[in-house]
Amino acid sequence: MRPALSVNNIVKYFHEPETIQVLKEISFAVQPGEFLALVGKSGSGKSTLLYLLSTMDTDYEGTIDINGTRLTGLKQNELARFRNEHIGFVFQFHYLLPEFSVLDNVMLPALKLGKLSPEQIRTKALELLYKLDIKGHENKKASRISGGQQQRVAIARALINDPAIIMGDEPTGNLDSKNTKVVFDIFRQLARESGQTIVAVTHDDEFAANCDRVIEMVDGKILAG
Ligand SMILES: Nc1ncnc2c1ncn2[C@@H]1O[C@H](COP(=O)(O)OP(=O)(O)OP(=O)(O)O)[C@@H](O)[C@H]1O
Repeated sequence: MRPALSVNNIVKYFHEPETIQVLKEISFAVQPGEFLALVGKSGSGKSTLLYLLSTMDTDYEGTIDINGTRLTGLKQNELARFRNEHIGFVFQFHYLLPEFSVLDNVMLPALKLGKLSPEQIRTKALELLYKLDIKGHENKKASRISGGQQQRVAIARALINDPAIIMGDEPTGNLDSKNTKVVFDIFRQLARESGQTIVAVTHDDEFAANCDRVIEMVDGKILAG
């Protein structure tokens, strides 16, 4: 089976305030439908790696492929389009547009992609919101719902373009244990039932222990996984 994500010999330096090698020959592959946790102490390089995987930072050595597309070397506009079409992002802070409605927040990435009509996008966004148990809140401003609901709206937004891969940077870092379980279960179901691949940086041991696989980073290297 073609990997959902393939990372080969990734090396990354930061040069300010001094030169440090943050990622040291990182290689691994993630299969479609796999739910992977990326763990490690603060400063071990998890966020830096996720930033590269999500195509936001292109200053590295090595190669990154998602679903058979070599992302390394693509131009910024090609990367932006690839991101919007194939990668869903869920962060610790939801980054919803607070003055926009819940529904508009979810619809925006699909309107930008322009593959479906606004009416089709609206229907799809509502279906996702209902599935994520946000029924009845779709016309409220995003700032006027609870933190757990906001995170579920952010997940709906991440899913609107049916991404093959979902990347989370501490997606439950700002949630209580009840909402953490809700979000974990959503990811679990997406991986199992829709074959979507999940890569999540987490500091939550229980979250990681329940994933399919854990990759541990130590000082810019992969220790296990
Ligand atoms: N923009 C930057 N410029 C210079 N150094 C950076 C930059 N971003 C991160 N670093 C350094 O790279 C190393 C790895 O940082 P990174 O944020 O990837 O770690 P992390 O494992 O995600 O940590 P945390 O769990 O605290 O989020 C650290 O030593 C950090 O200080």
